[in-house]
Amino acid sequence: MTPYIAQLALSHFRSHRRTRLQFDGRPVALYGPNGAGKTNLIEAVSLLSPGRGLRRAAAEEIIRRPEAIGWKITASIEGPGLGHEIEITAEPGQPRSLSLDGKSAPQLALARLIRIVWLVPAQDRLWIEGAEGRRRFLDRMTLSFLPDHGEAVLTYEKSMRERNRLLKDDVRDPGWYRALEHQMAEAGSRIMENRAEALSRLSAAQDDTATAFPAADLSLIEVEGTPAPGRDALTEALAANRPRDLAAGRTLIGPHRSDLAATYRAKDMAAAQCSTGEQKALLISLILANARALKAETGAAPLVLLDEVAAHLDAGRRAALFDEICALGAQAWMTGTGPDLFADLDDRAQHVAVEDRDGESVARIEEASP
Ligand SMILES: Nc1ncnc2c1ncn2[C@@H]1O[C@H](COP(=O)(O)OP(=O)(O)OP(=O)(O)O)[C@@H](O)[C@H]1O
Repeated sequence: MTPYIAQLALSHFRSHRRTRLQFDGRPVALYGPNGAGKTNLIEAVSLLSPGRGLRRAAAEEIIRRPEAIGWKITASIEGPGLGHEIEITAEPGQPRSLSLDGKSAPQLALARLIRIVWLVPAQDRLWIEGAEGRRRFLDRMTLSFLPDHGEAVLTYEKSMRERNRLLKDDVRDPGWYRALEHQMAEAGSRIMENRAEALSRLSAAQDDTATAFPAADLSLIEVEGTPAPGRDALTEALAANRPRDLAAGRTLIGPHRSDLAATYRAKDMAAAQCSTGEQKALLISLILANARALKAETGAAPLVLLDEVAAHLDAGRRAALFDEICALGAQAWMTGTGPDLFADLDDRAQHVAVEDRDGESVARIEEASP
């Protein structure tokens, strides 16, 4: 069975002053009116993986206003032969701190412990907006396959920030650049290889027979001047590109500029040209392929967070999504405004009613499907 969140407690986390819930590994259907605190709850779950979570919020934003001075998430993770306690706390002006089984641990430790992928309404325009969102989407999926990807991305970004500072200051002495470019090339090559590996796993897990969520052909696009992955080739390319970079005041080539292209396979049509519904179906298709590939590889599906996804699907696609999630055995966390959206799931899921009571979110697990 897939590792799942058996207990989740939030303290002074946005609208949740004190929420404590217990789960048994089935999918979790969260329903309640707008503003009740459903997304806040799954945002807390998303913070159980490295990074800034599904809203990319700063730790301070999350602190419950107006009275709290910090927030805390505690979660117990259970699975076959597995039991972990995670505690994440944040206070203003302090980096978020993580404790794993009672001991302080780096954020990246979470990537090895629990795999999480998500889809949120902010991604609805993913195929038509800038490359940054698509890179982030791909990096999250890559991280789920290859937990070390997070470290490569952090190392690359740190070195690039330093290199950009030199470029901005118009430093021309090559001696200042060599070590940084070497680090960037090493981490950058790993990033490119990891992404390519993730794409090949995703492609292999696409389901050509699925009609509800169509298969997509995926490819990575690099900006001109970025060589194929390889530490030496990237080191050389960065050095050769220095004059252009100096003129621009930033690094113009490398995997921080990669883009993800997707084509709706059956129609041979670029994702950006598909209808709004088809674009969403492609995203869901990729998330499901991600979960299927992980399950095939590790025996365990990731946690799947789907914010306001069910409401935007017709009844047939909704049923197909639920069937797929249940077949995967994934603890999927889904939000929607009414219980009827999740009625099909019946006792295949745990149903949680979330409401606002005097400015405070209250969440309650329903014994039976409402
Ligand atoms: N730091 C904070 N302190 C207190 N309340 C907050 C904080 N941040 C957000 N909120 C409140 O949380 C509520 C939004 O919660 P959330 O986004 O989880 O709603 P939701 O149930 O997902 O609603 P919808 O169906 O509209 O998406 C809002 O009322 C907002 O004011």
